[in-house]
Amino acid sequence: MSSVRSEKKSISVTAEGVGVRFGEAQVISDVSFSVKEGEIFVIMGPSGSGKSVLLRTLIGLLKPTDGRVLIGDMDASDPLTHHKVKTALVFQAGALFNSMSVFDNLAFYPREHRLAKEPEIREKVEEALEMLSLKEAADKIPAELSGGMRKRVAIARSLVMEPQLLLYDEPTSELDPTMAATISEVIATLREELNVTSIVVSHDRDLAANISDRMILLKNGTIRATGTAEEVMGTKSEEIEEFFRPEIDIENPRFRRQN
Ligand SMILES: Nc1ncnc2c1ncn2[C@@H]1O[C@H](COP(=O)(O)OP(=O)(O)OP(=O)(O)O)[C@@H](O)[C@H]1O
Repeated sequence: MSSVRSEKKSISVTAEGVGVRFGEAQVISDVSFSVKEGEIFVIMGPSGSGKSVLLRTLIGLLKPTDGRVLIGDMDASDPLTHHKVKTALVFQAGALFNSMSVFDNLAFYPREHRLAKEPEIREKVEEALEMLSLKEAADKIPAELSGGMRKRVAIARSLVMEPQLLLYDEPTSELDPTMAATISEVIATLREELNVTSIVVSHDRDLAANISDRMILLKNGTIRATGTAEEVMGTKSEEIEEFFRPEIDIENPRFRRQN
């Protein structure tokens, strides 16, 4: 096991005509894009638009029914790819063990999989804690921490895997605006320091505007806009304007309308 900061080659991700169907339900249709090495790529879209399904397809947990996903030049759904490329997914809820200290949460995976000897694991965990300013939290259990700190612990735990590709599922959900901004800063800093390719599924407009290199907007499983955040958010289209700046109409509320 090397250092968390060691020079690693980051990797590109390419979706080529990706479609995902569950039975009769076509959830993703003809999605194509490429994420360059070391880029921050944001996937936005309303609830139910297929963001989580797309994320699971990108990381190879789901095999597309049409098209393909390449990580570098390897097929994402080929199990061999995941032996060659280190990918990590930061889950929405963090999925931390509350019975263990923060330190042991970070050390859990490399210990379980005997990836290194204990002193080496401890060194790497300490390095990840330091990168995310979590040293004081090392002996606490996750339940003692704020939501923002728990998200940072979940990210730190992914860093221990030395990922070349880091995927975040709603990293700023359920956080107040300041904590959400902190997490955006963490994602941008890690990209700067580790050059890790980062794909972020998010509803957070500020995150996309401030840290993405490029983004897509999904709706009903298809890409409705693609480009820089400025380009996407400035797209002249009723549905895109409605997504980014929904008007609150108490005379004619949405929940009483058809959609
Ligand atoms: N395993 C599955 N089998 C059948 N349908 C599924 C499955 N997983 C997801 N879906 C459907 O796919 C659609 C997209 O779901 P997905 O969770 O990707 O949306 P999302 O954009 O991530 O939503 P949210 O922002 O609310 O998390 C939904 O209609 C969902 O019901």
